Amino acid sequence: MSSTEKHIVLAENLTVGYTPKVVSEKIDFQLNQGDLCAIVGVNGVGKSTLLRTLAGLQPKLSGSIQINDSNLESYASSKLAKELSVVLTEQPASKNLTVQELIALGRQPYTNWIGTLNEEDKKQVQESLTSFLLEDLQYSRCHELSDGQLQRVLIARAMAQNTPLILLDEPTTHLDLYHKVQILKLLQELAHRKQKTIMFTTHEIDLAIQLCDKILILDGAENPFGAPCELIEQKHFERLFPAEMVLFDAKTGSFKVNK
Ligand SMILES: Nc1ncnc2c1ncn2[C@@H]1O[C@H](COP(=O)(O)OP(=O)(O)OP(=O)(O)O)[C@@H](O)[C@H]1O
Repeated sequence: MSSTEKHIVLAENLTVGYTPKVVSEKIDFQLNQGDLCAIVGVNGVGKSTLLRTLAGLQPKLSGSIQINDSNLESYASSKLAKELSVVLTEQPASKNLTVQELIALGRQPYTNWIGTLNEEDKKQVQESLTSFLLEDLQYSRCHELSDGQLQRVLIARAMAQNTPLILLDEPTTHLDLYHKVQILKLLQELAHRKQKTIMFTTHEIDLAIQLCDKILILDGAENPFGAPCELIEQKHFERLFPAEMVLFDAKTGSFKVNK
């Protein structure tokens, strides 16, 4: 690790699941400040279970998770809300709020009990609106938005929470290719420009290869982790799907149907 890199998440020999059912085990990875990382793998392999475990929403079965050099379990929930923000697939209950109001909820860990926004809170909300191209929509109600717009609002709320780590479960589902790329490029910008560490689950492996700094492949065995080019060289993507159906083309970093 170079002196400029600060590690934000460290998972060692981690097992996740639902007691007593082990969903995925032998998970090891480390993410540094400013890393954009995708968790990929076939349906049901445990991507969302891992993400929820990293977010402290469900207990790990064994192994260790460190966030900013402290064990995840040692954080009180109020302190954890300043370390990590989470964007889940469930739709928010508060869709009657305006875009600006929903994003302002991201400031809750910092506001007083009635939620009064100070100058810093307002600045963070404004920056999030601008970064996620939402200024024109700020007074629209969330139920009036398209899936792509709503996804940008939910990520902007996580950005307003201003945590070193952002975790997202399938942020690009239900979006067309243009809007998938738009979301992933906005996440990449947030990671690289604002030095946030971002980890998300996805089925968009081709896009993750192009845009992410790191990928964790949950394959139910070795769970390889590394830079996309290293994983390609080590032929890990070839083994992800049965070759009689889907082939990986290492030259283009994309999957093809085996006709
Ligand atoms: N609340 C739960 N209780 C018990 N088992 C669960 C629960 N939620 C999920 N599972 C099981 O855990 C396994 C992993 O599910 P998970 O949703 O983490 O996989 P995934 O890789 O995210 O899948 P997908 O790509 O389909 O979204 C599945 O076998 C699923 O049935």
